[in-house]
Amino acid sequence: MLKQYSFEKTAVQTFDDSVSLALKTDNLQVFYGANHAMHDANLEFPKNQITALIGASGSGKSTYLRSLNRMNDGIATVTGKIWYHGVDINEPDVNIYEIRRHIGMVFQRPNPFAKSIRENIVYALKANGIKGKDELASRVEKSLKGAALWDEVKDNLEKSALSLSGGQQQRLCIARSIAMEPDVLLLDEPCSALDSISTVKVEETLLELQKKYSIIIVTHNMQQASRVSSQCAFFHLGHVMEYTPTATMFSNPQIPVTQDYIAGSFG
Ligand SMILES: Nc1ncnc2c1ncn2[C@@H]1O[C@H](COP(=O)(O)OP(=O)(O)OP(=O)(O)O)[C@@H](O)[C@H]1O
Repeated sequence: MLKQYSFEKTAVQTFDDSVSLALKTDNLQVFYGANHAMHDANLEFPKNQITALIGASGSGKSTYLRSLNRMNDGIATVTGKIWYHGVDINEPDVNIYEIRRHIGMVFQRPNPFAKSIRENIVYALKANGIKGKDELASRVEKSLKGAALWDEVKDNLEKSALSLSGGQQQRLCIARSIAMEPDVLLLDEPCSALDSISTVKVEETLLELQKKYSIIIVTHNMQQASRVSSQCAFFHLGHVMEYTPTATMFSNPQIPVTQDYIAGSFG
């Protein structure tokens, strides 16, 4: 029988004014029709750090993540506020394409275009009016270096992206995202389709990227959360139950539901 936990007693950290925030949500709620999938999520994400969202399947992690750059528009009703540089980007008149240039996303399965490695990167740049040959070449090199893929592909940028390994494809997708020079990178279980060696590569890449970007990652893998993140939010049945420094989450979880999850008693 499923154990019942109280949604009243949560442990949610807030940061003091000295911490610069990349994003913050106030009372974020998500409804898929009658399904109230996310309840009152109040979270703050510090700049240039990695924050992990963890929890059992169906707990609302992806729903929450996708709301942050308005990927749920047309799919779900999202209420509450999403603060980005002092602007509530959940307002209807916000330009969502502009938002997605600043808040990029990498999905669970690597999804490069069936084009060359170079074209994968320059496609969105050209669509956004960046046309100079030198500028494009420099952005290709910079983003592939940022995603730790440059050395593996620099001699054959015209090769099809689909001929790369899964791990290389995922790093190409990260490169494609950072080519637009976003501030925030959202990653939805980016390693779930990868083997352990590719996973290590992607994790090393993220640890390097946090110097420049603020990163929010959904992961099922608790070891991954503990390896890469500075703070960790635990989701349960559409509620944020606990949000603490990652070391605290794994060594001294504050409330019973998190203690049971970390101990592997459910999920
Ligand atoms: N596109 C959708 N349409 C309708 N309901 C959805 C949709 N996406 C998610 N849901 C529902 O929202 C709830 C939360 O799902 P979500 O995918 O956010 O959880 P999750 O924690 O990310 O799970 P997982 O780890 O399995 O990806 C579930 O009840 C799910 O069925």
